[in-house]
Amino acid sequence: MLKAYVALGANLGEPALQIEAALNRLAQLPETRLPARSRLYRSAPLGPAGQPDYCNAVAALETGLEPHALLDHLQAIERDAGRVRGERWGARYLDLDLLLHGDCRIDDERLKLPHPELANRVFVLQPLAEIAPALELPGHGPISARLAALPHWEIAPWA
Ligand SMILES: CC1(C)Nc2nc(N)[nH]c(=O)c2N=C1O
Repeated sequence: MLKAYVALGANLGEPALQIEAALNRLAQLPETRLPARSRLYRSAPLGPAGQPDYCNAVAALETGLEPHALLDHLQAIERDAGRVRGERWGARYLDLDLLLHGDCRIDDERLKLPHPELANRVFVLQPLAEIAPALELPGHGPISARLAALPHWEIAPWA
């Protein structure tokens, strides 16, 4: 089993319910356990203005699934939640991003690992730091130092 981290995001419909339902689906994936998940966070949307605040969380998985197989499952869960590939950076019912899969490095048309924006997004790093405070970000050192170095981005508990 390898450790993988998945970022969850939603800002349409009932975001918190969609995130909780997705966490339940992740915990039931084949060859997979979900030993930890963060609290839900509220943050202003990065990207086009005029869309609702996002609900974000991060889950830790222990999985025997290979990265692309895990990605297939994440995309199926997104589709079931009503994810339609609309405008780039538009509002969405559910976004599941594979952040890390062990020490795996991949760069193909479907999947980039580590996730290329992993070290740049407070709405990913804050929940990730909650469940993996000792994590070293590949190429960026300790997660706490990276969080301190990022420009301020409003983030708060969801409820
Ligand atoms: C549109 C874009 C980049 N902005 C986001 N902004 C926030 N706050 N949270 C997200 O999950 C998120 N996801 C995205 O894909």
